[in-house]
Amino acid sequence: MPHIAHIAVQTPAHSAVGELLSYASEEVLPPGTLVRVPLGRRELLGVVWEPPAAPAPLPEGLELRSVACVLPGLAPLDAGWRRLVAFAAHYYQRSVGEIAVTALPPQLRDMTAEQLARRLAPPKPARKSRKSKAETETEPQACEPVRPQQPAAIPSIALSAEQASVFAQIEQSPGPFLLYGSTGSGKTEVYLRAVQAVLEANPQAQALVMVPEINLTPQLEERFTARFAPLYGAEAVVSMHSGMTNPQRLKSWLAGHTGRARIVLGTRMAIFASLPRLALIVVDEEHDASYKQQEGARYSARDLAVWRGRDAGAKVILGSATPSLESWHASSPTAQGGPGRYLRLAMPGRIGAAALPRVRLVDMTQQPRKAVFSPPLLEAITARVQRGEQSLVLLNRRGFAPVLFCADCGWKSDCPHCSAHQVFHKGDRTLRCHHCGFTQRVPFACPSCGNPDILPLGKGTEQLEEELERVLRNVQRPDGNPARVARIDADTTRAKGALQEQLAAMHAGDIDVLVGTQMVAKGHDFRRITLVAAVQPDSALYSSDYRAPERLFCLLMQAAGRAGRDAGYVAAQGSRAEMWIQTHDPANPVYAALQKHDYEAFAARQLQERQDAGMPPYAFQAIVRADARTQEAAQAFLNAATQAARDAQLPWLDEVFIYPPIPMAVQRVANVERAQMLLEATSRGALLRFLNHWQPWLHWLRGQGEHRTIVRWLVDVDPLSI
Ligand SMILES: Nc1ncnc2c1ncn2[C@@H]1O[C@H](COP(=O)(O)OP(=O)(O)OP(=O)(O)O)[C@@H](O)[C@H]1O
Ligand SMILES: [Zn+2]
Repeated sequence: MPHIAHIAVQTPAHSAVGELLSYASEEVLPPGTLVRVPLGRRELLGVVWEPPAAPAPLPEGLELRSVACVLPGLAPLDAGWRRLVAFAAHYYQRSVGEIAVTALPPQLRDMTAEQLARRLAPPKPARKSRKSKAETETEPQACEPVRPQQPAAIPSIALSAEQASVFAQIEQSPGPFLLYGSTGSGKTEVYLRAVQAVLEANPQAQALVMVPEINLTPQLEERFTARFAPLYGAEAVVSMHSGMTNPQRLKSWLAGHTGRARIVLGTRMAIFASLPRLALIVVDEEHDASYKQQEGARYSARDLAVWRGRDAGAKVILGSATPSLESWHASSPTAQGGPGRYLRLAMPGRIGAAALPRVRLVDMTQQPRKAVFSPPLLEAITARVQRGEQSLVLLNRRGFAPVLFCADCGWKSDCPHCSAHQVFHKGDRTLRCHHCGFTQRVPFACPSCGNPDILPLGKGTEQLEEELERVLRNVQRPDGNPARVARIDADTTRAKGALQEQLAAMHAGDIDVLVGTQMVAKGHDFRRITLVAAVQPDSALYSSDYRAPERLFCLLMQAAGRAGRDAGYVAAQGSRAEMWIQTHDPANPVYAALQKHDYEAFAARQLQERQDAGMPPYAFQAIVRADARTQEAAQAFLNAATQAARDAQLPWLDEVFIYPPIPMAVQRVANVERAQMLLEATSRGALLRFLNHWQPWLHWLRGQGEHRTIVRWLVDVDPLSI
């Protein structure tokens, strides 16, 4: 008599087969076991799950298919990991199988049992063969006993008074903590100490340290490896991010799962790492939007970190110089004067008493028209090049110009597939749509009227780089060499290793002026930058998104934080750190707060506005989006979904306000029309319960009549942009 196993597998998205599937198995399979199971004609990776509370009775005469095999050599995923996956599925309105399987390394999905067994086998005594590098890399020494390492002295530095006080509080309290520390206050050193403390306290403990972007992982990896490899071995520190090859990802994942890795460093995906001995989670730059996944399961790795920490009994440290308003609110005393949910720890000073840069606003209405760089800013940059100091010029728009334009007939370089312009990239003479990727050669003349004189409109990073090269071409560095301008954005960093090379050049002082997007504005510990300039930040002030001011303020404050980090250097140069902002709206309160480096006043005012308007974090939101061939069809689906909820009198509907559907800001992408509908509630629980009741109706509706033509629909809980 075979046993029944309930397996979480990734079924085709939205196929309504959302939950667990039942299979026959010869043996009892403990939950967490990794298996391969047949589904249709395919064989898929699955995870054995707890039996559902009320298993559906098997239809008469139906025979269960059997589990194809158990993946050998792997301990089952533990209950904590399964709880995390189940919570994320429930909260973000996805299936357990989807979250579980996508959280596992891709290679595990495609490997047969034999292949995995081979990977896990102890390495054969080295006989140099023609094995590919990738193959060798994937051979984790699973069966090798862990050799105790000789403890070596930890190269560590004396903590500043602020660091020491914060560290003591982290030791004493359970948390979660919001480490609110200025740019350059030495938050990383606090993370290192906190990690060290948990690893020393328990020889098996593991720590998870997350950063928002891949480009920040190498720097962090270097610091953690330097600190901990001498103590626990080079294997003890592993990385996890999407820039790694599949074999590398499998290797890191196995190291975490088996407990060999004591420290996992990664981007948002690392929140789902299997870490049976998790004792500490650090979320650096916790305000960063990259922690929110923007496709598939739209989870927030930061929010899941807080949940996972509580569930696993692990400490959680969220760190930022500009915390998200959610975290700031959560760490504020309650209206009754009680402590907030998070314990706020402040480090207002910079290491070495370095000064925060002086913020200078340039009123662009008083500057020559069409000037990209105002004359005083150019002068300031020039003087720095001549003194051998570095400058950072920030513009959050890549390409040469956001649009090409014909002054004769009004033609614009619109993307034929999207409601967006195609961006002019001068380097390879292309027009590229940043939404769908559609790329064309730049036309020699206006495609509409034949006018040979088509003009770029607006500025992108490519143009800034060109402009700076032009105006600085006769400016010399102290060593007599000409000024060197470089650019870092998604276009210059496509090639593998390119970004690391460019960052290394910056750190080595080979670059005088760096033009970049938000990629370089945060996290980096540049030592010789004394000037940061935001040349065109205003557009964010007029966005319809209520989070736009918060995002702009954070970005500028983080960018300012790249300047003047080394007090000794600034003093020796006889220089001063400056942040320049070119604006047409110098009276805007966002800039006034920035001039005072007053995050707290800014946050207080924003929170007051949010409270008055009933916005998050004082209310809870979700978005339901529908994509279809026409805007009418997309909106019809959303209207029908609301109607279905009303007709069925779904529980909790009374506590949720459903706004009418509207087209998305970028309405059409790749010939698909997009519409969305906002849901709001004053209780997180009510919103969630309503969504859980509603979801089956959305699945059902999609199979009905005209709605079959919908391209897709999705739910975004706690959306970051609306
Ligand atoms: N106790 C200390 N003594 C001397 N130097 C320190 C100390 N702590 C940190 N530093 C140095 O100070 C610099 C800034 O530290 P770190 O990069 O951790 O700042 P941060 O708080 O993460 O800033 P940001 O938010 O801008 O990323 C680093 O070069 C670091 O090595
Ligand atoms: Zn397009």
